[in-house]
Amino acid sequence: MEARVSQPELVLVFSGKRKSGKDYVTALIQDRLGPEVCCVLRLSGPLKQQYAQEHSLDLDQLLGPGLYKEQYRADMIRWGETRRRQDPGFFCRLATKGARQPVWVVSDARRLTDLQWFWSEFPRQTQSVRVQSSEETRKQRGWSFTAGVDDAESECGLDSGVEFDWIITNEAAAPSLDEQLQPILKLAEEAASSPLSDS
Ligand SMILES: Nc1ncnc2c1ncn2[C@@H]1O[C@H](COP(=O)(O)OP(=O)(O)O)[C@@H](O)[C@H]1O
Ligand SMILES: C[C@@](O)(CCOP(=O)(O)OP(=O)(O)O)CC(=O)O
Repeated sequence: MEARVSQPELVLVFSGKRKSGKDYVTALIQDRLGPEVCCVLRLSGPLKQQYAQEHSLDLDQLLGPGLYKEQYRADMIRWGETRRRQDPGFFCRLATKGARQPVWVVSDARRLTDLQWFWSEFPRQTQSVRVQSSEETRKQRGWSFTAGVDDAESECGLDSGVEFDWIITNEAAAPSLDEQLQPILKLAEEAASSPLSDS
């Protein structure tokens, strides 16, 4: 396998239910740290790219937040699971391939095997973060229960069995995201300014 030229200083691996706000929260982190320090990586990126290619679909629409991706979600999940069964690190490797920033924010871990890949590749750097929101809030953001999606491993694979390093509650009634993210941002700033590789 190709050797990695640069190692991240911190890898924040996010998970959470659909419409819990993973994209929103990870974008906020990147905004606070800046694109030179922090990149947002999506495991679903290379998955959608290959799925779109094999099925002659519109990749931009699959990457977007609209209904198009929802029409294909159940089939994409099945397709991705077949790939992951053959090689659990397949999408993790592709998603992280070109990343050069010191802080990596992975926005969409869904299965224990995703987290295990990061723990095993970057044991000192990896921290797990769960974003949670109530069903009511998620509904207000456009979520509705879909059988075959919301009851499948893609959505439930990390519901139990993991003690997350950080839990962010993304609700109007919770403390502000800036407040909740403060310790994580501090960690990221420290990691970026005093690389582990120097110690
Ligand atoms: N704290 C928030 N304030 C305002 N809008 C939010 C907040 N969190 C999420 N949203 C909005 O809710 C929708 C779903 O959030 P998103 O980050 O796409 O969820 P996920 O990536 O977990 O599916 C998006 O339109 C997003 O902009
Ligand atoms: C097939 C998927 O990768 C689709 C993921 O698409 P998004 O990451 O865009 O999903 P949400 O943010 O939850 O709306 C799911 C999987 O099981 O890998």
